[in-house]
Amino acid sequence: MFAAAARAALTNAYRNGARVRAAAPIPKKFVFLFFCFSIDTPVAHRERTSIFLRRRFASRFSHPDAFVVSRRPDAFVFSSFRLSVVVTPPSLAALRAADKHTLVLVRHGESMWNLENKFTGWVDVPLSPKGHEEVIEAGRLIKDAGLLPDVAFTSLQKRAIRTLWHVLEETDRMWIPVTKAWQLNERHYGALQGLDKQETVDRYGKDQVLIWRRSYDVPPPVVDRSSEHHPGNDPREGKWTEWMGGGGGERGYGEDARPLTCARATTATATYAGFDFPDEWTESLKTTLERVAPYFEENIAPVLRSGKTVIIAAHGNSLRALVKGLDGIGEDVIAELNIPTGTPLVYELDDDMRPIPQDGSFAPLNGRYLGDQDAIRARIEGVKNQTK
Ligand SMILES: O=C(O)[C@H](O)COP(=O)(O)O
Repeated sequence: MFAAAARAALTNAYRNGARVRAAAPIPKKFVFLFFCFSIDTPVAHRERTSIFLRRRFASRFSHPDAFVVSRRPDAFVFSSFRLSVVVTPPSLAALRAADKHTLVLVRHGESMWNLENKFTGWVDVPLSPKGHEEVIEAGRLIKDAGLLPDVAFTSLQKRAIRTLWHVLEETDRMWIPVTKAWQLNERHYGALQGLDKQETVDRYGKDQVLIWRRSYDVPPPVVDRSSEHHPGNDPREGKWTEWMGGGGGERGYGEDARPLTCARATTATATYAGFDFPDEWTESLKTTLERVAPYFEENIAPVLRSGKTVIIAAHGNSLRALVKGLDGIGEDVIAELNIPTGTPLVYELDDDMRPIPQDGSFAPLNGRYLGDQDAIRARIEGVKNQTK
């Protein structure tokens, strides 16, 4: 099996134009192993693989350091006591791209509260008529790009769920598995939820509102349990907990997808999605990332690594959190990043879930938006200007 994997890796590499130079003639099967080791193996596993190779082939190389690997910017170098091999693919990026995983992100279309310019957060508002149109178009763009999602994830919020439904309808993929998870919800906007964005600027000042909207770690004011906006006061979630016996399962969160900020509930009352939230609740982008990133890593990354094309229909800030992690965007830079409604954002990821840079992406993102690029820029400006 190992040899087969190595052979596949080498074939792949050759298909992408890799060249191999050896200081001494080497049996082909060792080349297979070199490739398997270097290219198909995520960085975290290389050391383990190296030990395995040393043990397995130590007798042939009769040297403890039979496989010393170093990586130059343009090549992989493998050495043993007898030989040295330099592998120089014309483009390492092309080689990485050979094993890429496709992730399609789409922020929900314009919602009724986007239209009315209100802070929304976890308030479950529907799409506006324009929002429906936007995401039908998003579905067409995804289809025209030849992207066929195999597995879908979305939040517990109808604007994202409806977005996903439209996209799956347009791509004729309504049958694929869909997981709904609160960890993909919009960032909870605390006591700002329901307030008019412009009136909030008039009352608190543009700078303060910008800090609440776009700073990395300053959360908006909290809500407590007396507020209708506290997650524990969302009645349908208590019912879910009763039906599911307090557990997760199909309805939307994996057994291991534990949030960092709240505990799984033991009773069916005053919970949201089966989780008991603290008495005071609000979220910054940082704390949003602290639930989005582990959810992605534990539940979505394995699906991508298995070769499936994944679509995530989510929200402005849960997606900002996700791309901050994927693209390694700094805290200051993320403050400038706005994600437009109803616009597919396509990532190609390597096995380590690092984005493979694509032509036409808008820095600091490595994913590329589908659609009319000028219209997308205008939409991004529109999000930014909600609090002028
Ligand atoms: O929750 C909201 O109000 C929006 O979906 C995102 O709002 P923002 O662009 O003001 O963060």
